[in-house]
Amino acid sequence: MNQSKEQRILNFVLQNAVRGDPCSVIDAIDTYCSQKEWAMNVGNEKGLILDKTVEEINPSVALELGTYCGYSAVRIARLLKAGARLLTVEFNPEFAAIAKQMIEFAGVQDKVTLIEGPSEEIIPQLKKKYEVDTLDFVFVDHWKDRYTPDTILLQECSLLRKGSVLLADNIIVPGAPEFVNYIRNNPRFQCTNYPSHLEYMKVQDAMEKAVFLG
Ligand SMILES: Nc1ncnc2c1ncn2CCCCCNC(=O)c1cc(-c2ccc(F)cc2)cc(O)c1O
Ligand SMILES: [Mg+2]
Repeated sequence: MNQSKEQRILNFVLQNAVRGDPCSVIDAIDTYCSQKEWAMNVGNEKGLILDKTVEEINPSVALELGTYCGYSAVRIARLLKAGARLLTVEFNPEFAAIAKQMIEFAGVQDKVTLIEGPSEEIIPQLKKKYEVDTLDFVFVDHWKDRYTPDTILLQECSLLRKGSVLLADNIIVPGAPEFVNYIRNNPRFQCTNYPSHLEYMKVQDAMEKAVFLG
């Protein structure tokens, strides 16, 4: 049975990156996806915006919606302090299987909990099943029409506290217009837009940061 693109990305990492070195894993994925096959990793340009946001917050508990191959999970986890943790949620079992191997190869598995399932099912379980009190940081990068309902769900589940930061990918491409309208007109969020480019392309994209005001 011929391999998936995600399997080819993982194989390239296993053959070209250094086990236990998250930066080499990130670089290998970016090399493969810019030279061989495009894939929907956040990429290095938007990845630097992600890095700066994570470093600024220095989260103890972070959530990622939409793991894909694990590129941004490795990116985030490599910056977490001792004892801090990332919970990452992936709907697609094939993607989750690739991401698990990617996270382990990068050596960040002790900081990352990969949860397989739809976000709308997992978010209500975070407090009781995953022992989360509140989230310091959320990277939103899953189905674009889930950005708004899941932001509402996070609030309904009391998972956000004053100062919790959401960072959403793909504000322009594929786009999340309903989310942009919701979050920028919601007095409980302070928003900042970060213009950038679609991963591995010269196409305009952007990220949106939204600080929950409590
Ligand atoms: N836990 C959960 N709950 C619900 N859905 C869940 C989920 N976990 C995963 N998914 C399912 C989402 C899977 C992918 C989401 N990301 C995207 O769809 C995405 C698409 C592009 C793109 C841009 C231009 C193009 F021409 C084509 C594609 C770029 C990106 O950076 C993207 O993040
Ligand atoms: Mg994305």
